[in-house]
Amino acid sequence: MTDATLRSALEAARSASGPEEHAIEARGLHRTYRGGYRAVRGIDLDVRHGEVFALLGTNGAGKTSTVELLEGLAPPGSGTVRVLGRDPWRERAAVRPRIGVMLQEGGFPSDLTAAETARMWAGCTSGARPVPEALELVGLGHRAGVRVKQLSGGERRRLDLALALLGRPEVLFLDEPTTGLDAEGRRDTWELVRALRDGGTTVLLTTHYLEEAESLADRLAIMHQGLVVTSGTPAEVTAGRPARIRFSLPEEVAPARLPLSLHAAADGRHVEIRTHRLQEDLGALLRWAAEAEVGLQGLDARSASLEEAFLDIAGHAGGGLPGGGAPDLGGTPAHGNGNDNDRTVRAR
Ligand SMILES: Nc1ncnc2c1ncn2[C@@H]1O[C@H](COP(=O)(O)OP(=O)(O)OP(=O)(O)O)[C@@H](O)[C@H]1O
Repeated sequence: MTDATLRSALEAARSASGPEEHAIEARGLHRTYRGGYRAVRGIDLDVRHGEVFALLGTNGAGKTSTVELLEGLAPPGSGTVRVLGRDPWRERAAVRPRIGVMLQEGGFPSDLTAAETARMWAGCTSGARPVPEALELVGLGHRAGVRVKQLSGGERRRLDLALALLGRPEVLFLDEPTTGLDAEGRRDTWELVRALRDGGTTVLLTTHYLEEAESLADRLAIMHQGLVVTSGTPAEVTAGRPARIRFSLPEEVAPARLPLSLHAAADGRHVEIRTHRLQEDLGALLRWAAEAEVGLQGLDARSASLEEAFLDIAGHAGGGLPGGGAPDLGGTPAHGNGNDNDRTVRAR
């Protein structure tokens, strides 16, 4: 058999084997907590090898409950999970050495130093990176000798990440990795995640920072009330959604004076226009403001973003936000309908 024949036979076998096609596959996942709360209500997910996949959602949407099933920390009530082709709950011994897990809360012994904590962890990890290398990767090299209880919240998150990286994982699970980090720490973590991805690591992360998902994720899914409401690349998820124009009117100018073409039905000084015709509507607004000699305070116009998509979904996908209260989202449908005339104006 030639090399080429062997390679194509291997590729055929690999693609026929299904589960190995994706680093993570979930089908029909359900999770119900004691007491009967259904946190995960039938989720399908595919995460490709070597991509960064972000799981987004409102508070209590079920992100952590889902990720714990993918990590093999709990069995699903029903449905199947495959990580690197194996069941992470039933075949834990085979899967665990190949994955890295950064939980939302680390819970380290507070009297150990960062280096001692990492050494303890490395002792349970086969083929672990050297501890100084892991600490250096997350920017904690200079804090190696500091006790955990003296680390800042952000530094503890970095230590969590260092531990997740110790085993050189093929698949890395990061549950809100940048919560509590300052802007610089967040950027550093993004750089690290990109570098890991470029090195072939598959990364699944949860985040509340839409900018983080927009900047990092190759693909993403947005969860709400235990379900995946939408998924795709950031561009696919934002496609067809309206752009947004925001400004405040001076007190003496009523919103009713706005041009009729902008459907100016809002009251209050703060106005938001959502439109599929950003250039035309912005032009009409600016012409009107110039002619009427009205200053538009805090004028801000932007194309559809993940934030728009997220807010639409959170507000329209079957009710309000658990524990949070639904934001006022105006009349835009959850999924953009591509209708150029679909515009709404509302007061903030
Ligand atoms: N051990 C538990 N017992 C009962 N209910 C739970 C338990 N853990 C989580 N829940 C509930 O399940 C729902 C989903 O929680 P989960 O932590 O998965 O959401 P999340 O999307 O990660 O939220 P957040 O963004 O706030 O971290 C919530 O309503 C939560 O209160």
